[in-house]
Amino acid sequence: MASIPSPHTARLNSLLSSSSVNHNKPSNLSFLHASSNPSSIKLLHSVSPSISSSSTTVICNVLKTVESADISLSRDLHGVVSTSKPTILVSEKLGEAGLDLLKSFGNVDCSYDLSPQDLCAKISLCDALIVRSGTKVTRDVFEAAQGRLKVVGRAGVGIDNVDLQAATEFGCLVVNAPTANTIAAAEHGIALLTSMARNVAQSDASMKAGKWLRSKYVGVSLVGKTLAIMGFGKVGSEVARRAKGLGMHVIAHDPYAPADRARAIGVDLVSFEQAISTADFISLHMPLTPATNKVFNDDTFAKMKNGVRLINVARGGVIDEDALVRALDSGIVAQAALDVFTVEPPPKDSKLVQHENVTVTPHLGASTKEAQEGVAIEIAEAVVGALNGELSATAVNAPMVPPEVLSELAPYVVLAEKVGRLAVQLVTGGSGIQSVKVVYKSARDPDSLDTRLLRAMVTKGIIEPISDTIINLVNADFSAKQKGLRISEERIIVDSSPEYPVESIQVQISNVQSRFASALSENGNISIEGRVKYGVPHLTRVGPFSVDVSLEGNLILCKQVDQPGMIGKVGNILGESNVNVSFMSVGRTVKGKQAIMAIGVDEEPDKDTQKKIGEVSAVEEFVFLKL
Ligand SMILES: NC(=O)C1=CN([C@@H]2O[C@H](COP(=O)(O)OP(=O)(O)OC[C@H]3O[C@@H](n4cnc5c(N)ncnc54)[C@H](O)[C@@H]3O)[C@@H](O)[C@H]2O)C=CC1
Ligand SMILES: O=C(O)C(=O)COP(=O)(O)O
Repeated sequence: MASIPSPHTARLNSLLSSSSVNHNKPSNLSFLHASSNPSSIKLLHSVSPSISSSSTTVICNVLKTVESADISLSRDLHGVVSTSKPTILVSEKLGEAGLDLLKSFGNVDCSYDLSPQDLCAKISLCDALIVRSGTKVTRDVFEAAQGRLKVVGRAGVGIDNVDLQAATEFGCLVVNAPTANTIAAAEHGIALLTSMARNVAQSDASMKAGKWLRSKYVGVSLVGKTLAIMGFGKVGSEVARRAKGLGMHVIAHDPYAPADRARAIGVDLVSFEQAISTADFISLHMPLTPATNKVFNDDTFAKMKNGVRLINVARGGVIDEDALVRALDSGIVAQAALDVFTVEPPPKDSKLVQHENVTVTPHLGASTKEAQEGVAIEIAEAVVGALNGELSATAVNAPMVPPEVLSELAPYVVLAEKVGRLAVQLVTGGSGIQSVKVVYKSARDPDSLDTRLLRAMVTKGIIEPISDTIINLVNADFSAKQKGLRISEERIIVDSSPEYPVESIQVQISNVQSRFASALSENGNISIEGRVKYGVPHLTRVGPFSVDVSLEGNLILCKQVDQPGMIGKVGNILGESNVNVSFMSVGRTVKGKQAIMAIGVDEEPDKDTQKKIGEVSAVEEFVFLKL
């Protein structure tokens, strides 16, 4: 087997084999730059040896013309080839470096402070939307997008302002920028902790009001005090490190945090009850989810030490704000320092904001120059990557696949989709499929092969021909469930080279009738198997018959009595109808008995031609399949 192609060559390959063109979909300039030079021509040959040099030159000339006309081609997340620049709506302020990157790729519309109605009105003209915490991306927005919106980029961490379920149902990828503002948020947490302990905000305000109140603003010391970090993730860990430097005793509660990370920082992981009942200071760093919504409420405040101090740079919604006002009034909570609120901005007369023991900032955790530049670049790269059809390492509602794994799996991803697409076309009527099994043969240890991506692509291949929705990695599982389709997986460990992730992918569809009976294996399931050879997906088995044809163009499968001259007979009929044959392969179980002939054709033969093939005396059945 030849070496596995790079993501560029794989994309090129899939672009060349794609037949769909959409004029309103995103572009891929970098792809064009990579593909219209001599080394790419070589690359093209190495991936698709069947492409002649003249075709390659033509392709590259077309690409150059397209490039000079500032039109571009790409295959997006939906697998659609595009010819125009994508439109990216940026609905909140984003760092310049990120905007520059976006502008070099697409048309960027910076429209800040849109009302929900205006956002819905604009969104159907946009391929991507970039938001911060101030834009609510609701189901209405996805509905209004009418299928055009492919990616929502959250320029920050928290994605509680995006309706993820709706995004998934509409096949829209959501990506975030999870790392660039970690330090900023942690530093803001520490700023709130220290300024609260020393009444910095209150005493500043009183001095500006002409007062000099030294005894009123006596603070509390931090050294030796216990700080409970609730949510020991990226921000929580950085707050812990800094608090250790201030001489605090740090404990943390996080049901999912690894103990070794805590140990390395010198932090004790404890239960929720233990954390809140022993801490002098409690700092919140968990995401807002249904499980954390109002987790700090009357009951939990009652369990805290009298005079506890609370810091929140996570999300306002994790606190029941009315209960916090009560806890502040009763003295259970001595002070609170809050950067985030259930409703932002909070009402002007909010009792919480106005409380004299509360210090507030207007959601400034991520607002440093450094963090905003970092976040902007992080999200711009993720959105551009997604519009280019790449899988994102920061996907929130799709499998996250590290780039090196993706590059290795690229040709198998194409294979998975094609095998699924072929198998479903063999089902009589197409619908009514309930149970599909995907069998991977691999020499790899099961733990070192992540098949989520392959399963999603098989699902895409199966569902798309029998549905009117575009299926992608985001909505594949959801759409399968909606159609009552159960997709199971089986791994067979084979004794071959573990250098390649997968030896073969087989799709079995059970309890259905086939319009090509020869595709049924002994157990009565439709069974189609493929392999990657020289970087190109090949069909290698149909039911019990071995074949060997590359999965490009369209395919005719013929079952015939194994006898000489069959290739010539069928080939002649196709030739007379001007149907170009790209390859042929015959597979049989026993010599002289039935055989299967697989014929690759560029065009779909018309009805008359198909009838003539059916009338060849030795042909028992045949089927035309679109790849
Ligand atoms: N104020 C601001 O401007 C900023 C706010 N944030 C907020 O901070 C949160 C944390 O950010 P990161 O640390 O980057 O995220 P992260 O994902 O690295 O950490 C979150 C941690 O919370 C833990 N967690 C989940 N459920 C929990 C529960 N019920 N109890 C305790 N822990 C739980 C998770 O296991 C994870 O370790 C974000 O979700 C976001 O809402 C983040 C950045 C800036
Ligand atoms: O990253 C986060 O979760 C934040 O809360 C930062 O929000 P922002 O982007 O500043 O609106």
